[in-house]
Amino acid sequence: MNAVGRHGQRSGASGAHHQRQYSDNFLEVTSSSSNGRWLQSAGLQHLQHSSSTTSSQDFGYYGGGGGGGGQGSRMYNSGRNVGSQRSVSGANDLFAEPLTPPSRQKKNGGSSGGDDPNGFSPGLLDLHSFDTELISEVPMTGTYGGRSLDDAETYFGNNKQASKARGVPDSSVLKSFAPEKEKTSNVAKIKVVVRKRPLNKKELTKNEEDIITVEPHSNSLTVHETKLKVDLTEYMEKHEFVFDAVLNEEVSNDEVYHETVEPIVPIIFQRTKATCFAYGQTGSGKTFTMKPLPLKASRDILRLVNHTYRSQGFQLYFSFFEIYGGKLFDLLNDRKKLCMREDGSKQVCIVGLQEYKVSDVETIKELIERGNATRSTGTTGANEESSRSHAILQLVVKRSVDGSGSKPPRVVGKLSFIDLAGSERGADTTDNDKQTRMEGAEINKSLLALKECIRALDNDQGHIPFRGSKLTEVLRDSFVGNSRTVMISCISPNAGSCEHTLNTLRYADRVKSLSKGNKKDTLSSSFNSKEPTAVSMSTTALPRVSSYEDNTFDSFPEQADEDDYDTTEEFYEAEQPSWKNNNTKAEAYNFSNAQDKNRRINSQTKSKEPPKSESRNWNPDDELNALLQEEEDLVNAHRKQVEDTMDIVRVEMNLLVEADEPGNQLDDYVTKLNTVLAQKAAAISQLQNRLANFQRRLQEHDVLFSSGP
Ligand SMILES: Nc1ncnc2c1ncn2[C@@H]1O[C@H](COP(=O)(O)OP(=O)(O)OP(=O)(O)O)[C@@H](O)[C@H]1O
Repeated sequence: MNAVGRHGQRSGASGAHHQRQYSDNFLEVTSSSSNGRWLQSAGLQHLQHSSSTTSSQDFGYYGGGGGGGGQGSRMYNSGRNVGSQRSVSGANDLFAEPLTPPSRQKKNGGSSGGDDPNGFSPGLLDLHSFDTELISEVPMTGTYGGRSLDDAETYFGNNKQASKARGVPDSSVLKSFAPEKEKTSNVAKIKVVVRKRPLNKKELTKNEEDIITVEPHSNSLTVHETKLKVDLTEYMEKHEFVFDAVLNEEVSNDEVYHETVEPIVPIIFQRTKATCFAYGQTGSGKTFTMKPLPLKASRDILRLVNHTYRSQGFQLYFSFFEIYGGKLFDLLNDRKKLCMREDGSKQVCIVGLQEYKVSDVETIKELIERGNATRSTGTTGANEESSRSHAILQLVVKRSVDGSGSKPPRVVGKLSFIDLAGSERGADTTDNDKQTRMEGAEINKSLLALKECIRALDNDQGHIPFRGSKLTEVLRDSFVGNSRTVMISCISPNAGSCEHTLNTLRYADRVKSLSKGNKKDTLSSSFNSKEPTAVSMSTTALPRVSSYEDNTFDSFPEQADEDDYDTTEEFYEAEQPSWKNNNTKAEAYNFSNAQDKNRRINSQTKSKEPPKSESRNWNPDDELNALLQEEEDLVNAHRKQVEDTMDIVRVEMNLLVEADEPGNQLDDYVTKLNTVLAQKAAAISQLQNRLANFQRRLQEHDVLFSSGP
């Protein structure tokens, strides 16, 4: 199977983002009126003093190497195209210099926005009380009219063309000029995109195979995993996945932007908080993918501020911080340690975070470079400059309510970009280095928690388990209300990364397929759950297909595997409210492939079910099948619970051991674990009751069946 690239599409897209400069080049550190309120409530009044502006130091070229395109790829079974391959190491060596502290310190003023009459103070990002106080929806003045529209069309015209060429629907910025409701509803609440990077120099030198084939037109990809039978003959197992978009190694960063963030930009002005994050193993291209996005988004946001919404009081604010080892550091203020505080009403604020008011792209570029240069990086086997932290860059659109600047502007919407630490670090807890193990445990915890938050978000669950990690706590306000999430899963193409790649794809699949909003999209779930299929390496042998055949899924499209999963979850939700409500961590640690297995089991069962139309006539087999199904659901749910518990215990224990926490924290952990165990015991006893019930019904069924006609 050959990958189908997005050939000939890059030029259009890449021309779409003309950089516009704005003359009013200024930058300002904000302080909102809520600062004082928050500082007081947090007992940190003393922090309300000086702040700094950015230095104008030139940090060199920004952009992470531009497009990922232009590289020939060696696809599985497609021969090698080494000649057209170029080095892929260009993007990461841009920010070798350590951060130079801001060259100028301002004690006062400089604020043109009048955000704080008292002058600068350390910015205080109140994520919940202040920031989430969204102003009323923005009236669309002059929509489609005059210069604004012309500008927009000129600006986005190329993208539109590129979209058409690629068969991508016009869902992006132009579409955003449609009426408001349409605008927000057209953008999926969760979008999962996969990006495959090209083989790098090292992999090419080692003659590694490219084991990923991409079919962008069907948004699918296949991982070809080589396995060994017991008799040591090789065979190929194929794992197929479908996502919202699948981008191969030839897709440029412009196209990635077009596919992911661009459609979200306009709805930021419509009281939306959006999050875009990259997930994947170390060296898979997360930073390469994420780095250019904020700048591109900023350009588009500023264009809307300065043109479409000209003179309507909108302002753009910028902040950049990282979460490392469960702690927060300001990347634009000498890695100053930040505190996250929660007030009595459980609202979160980041004390000391500097927020910069920005009005031109150059300044944003400089800030991004500064922040990136300050990030915690290290060397891993797969990446010489590996991100060891989660970096969070936030673009916040605010608006002066009265236009006079006398009142602090209020938040309209927010776009957060998260460059997550490499995902396999989470599994790397056997590493000898204590620091690495600490990182691993923390990363593991936050990735699990993030997934659960997204899932809860898309299911419109009242309860979002944001307390599962620092990352999700910080992003809490992005998970509530009118929110959008884009996940970009980055994968490495080489055979040596197969296991990590499969883990990434399963994580992505889980994020996507667990959502209730996707029930219509069941093809994706069921298709994904078809994996793996095994094919003998021998060309003469017939492919060995797994026991559940493709057409069994097609026969029952309305009965997605996911429905089963959700049902079992609801069952537990109903029977164990305390599990769901009182112990959010319990929700956060579903990090296993159990669901994949479960789905397959369920699928096999479903394939035995008769079509619904035939089931009107009573048939003892129907009842037996239903009972068996119920039994399987229970077992699956039980298995999931066990896996969850094991994950929690493992992660908590890792943290406990590594953190060497003082006794009170230890007690906390033990209490939590005891709670989990108690809930587990309750779950088991409920399960036993259900099983007893099942056995009774089975006996009744036997009696009925044996006495039947
Ligand atoms: N699509 C791509 N096209 C070209 N080069 C790429 C692509 N993706 C990644 N690379 C290159 O691969 C290397 C590793 O990428 P990157 O640093 O983005 O990985 P990462 O996933 O962020 O790793 P870590 O988690 O360790 O930080 C870099 O040299 C980068 O330039």
